[in-house]
Amino acid sequence: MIVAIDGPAASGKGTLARRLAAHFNFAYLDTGLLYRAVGQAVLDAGGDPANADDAEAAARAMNPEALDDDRLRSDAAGNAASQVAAIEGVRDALLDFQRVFARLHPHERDGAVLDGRDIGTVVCPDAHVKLFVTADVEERARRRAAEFAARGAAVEFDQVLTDLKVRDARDAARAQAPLKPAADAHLLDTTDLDIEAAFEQARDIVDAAWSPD
Ligand SMILES: Nc1ncnc2c1ncn2[C@@H]1O[C@H](COP(=O)(O)OP(=O)(O)OP(=O)(O)O)[C@@H](O)[C@H]1O
Ligand SMILES: Nc1ccn([C@@H]2O[C@H](COP(=O)(O)O)[C@@H](O)[C@H]2O)c(=O)n1
Repeated sequence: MIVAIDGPAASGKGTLARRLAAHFNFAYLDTGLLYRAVGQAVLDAGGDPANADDAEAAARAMNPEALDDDRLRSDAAGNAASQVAAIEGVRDALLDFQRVFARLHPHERDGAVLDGRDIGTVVCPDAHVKLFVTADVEERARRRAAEFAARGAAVEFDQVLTDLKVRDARDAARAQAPLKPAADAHLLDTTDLDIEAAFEQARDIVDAAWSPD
């Protein structure tokens, strides 16, 4: 069983994916972390995330251990991720890892949940369930700003809002694997749903498609 969750930045994809994975005993991959790790590696090397040579070299050298770096949660890493993610060679370098994870998830798990921007359209077009999670951009910015504040990162609401808008626009406009719902995705708008209510709606959608044997 593969569940694909896509949507714009800070829409609650990861929160839902983690809850679904725990509930259904699925493995979970946050594919945004892969792009963040590449973006962070380029920044660490003093390179330019928009430069294809710098970004592709970092993507080819990407090591899953890099995904544990706390700095990947920062605004700077998110912005660098969205720049490297627009480069075709970077996406190509990361594709197999995601597909192998989806297909060969750990054997003690009953399936896999992946969240990102192109899971239902490109990475796992045959996923059993596809969700496209959205929320009003101001609400997303409020949630993300609160998250930064709780971690002690001083980022102004206006800066978070601007960064989300820039990132969404870049992700939707790029030529390869743009952010968009798959034709067969269930749309889930969480603007007026708390975390529990959003989870219950997603759980019911997966439940309807789920048979554990
Ligand atoms: N339905 C909800 N109501 C209120 N807060 C929420 C809801 N869903 C998620 N959140 C909060 O919003 C923030 C962003 O959620 P999350 O990290 O799951 O989004 P995301 O789409 O995975 O983000 P990213 O694009 O960075 O991967 C988190 O602080 C999370 O706790
Ligand atoms: N499947 C994906 C996942 C992510 N991206 C890009 O990475 C950026 C950071 O992702 P988050 O989910 O951690 O916000 C995002 O803005 C995308 O540019 C992607 O292209 N494809």
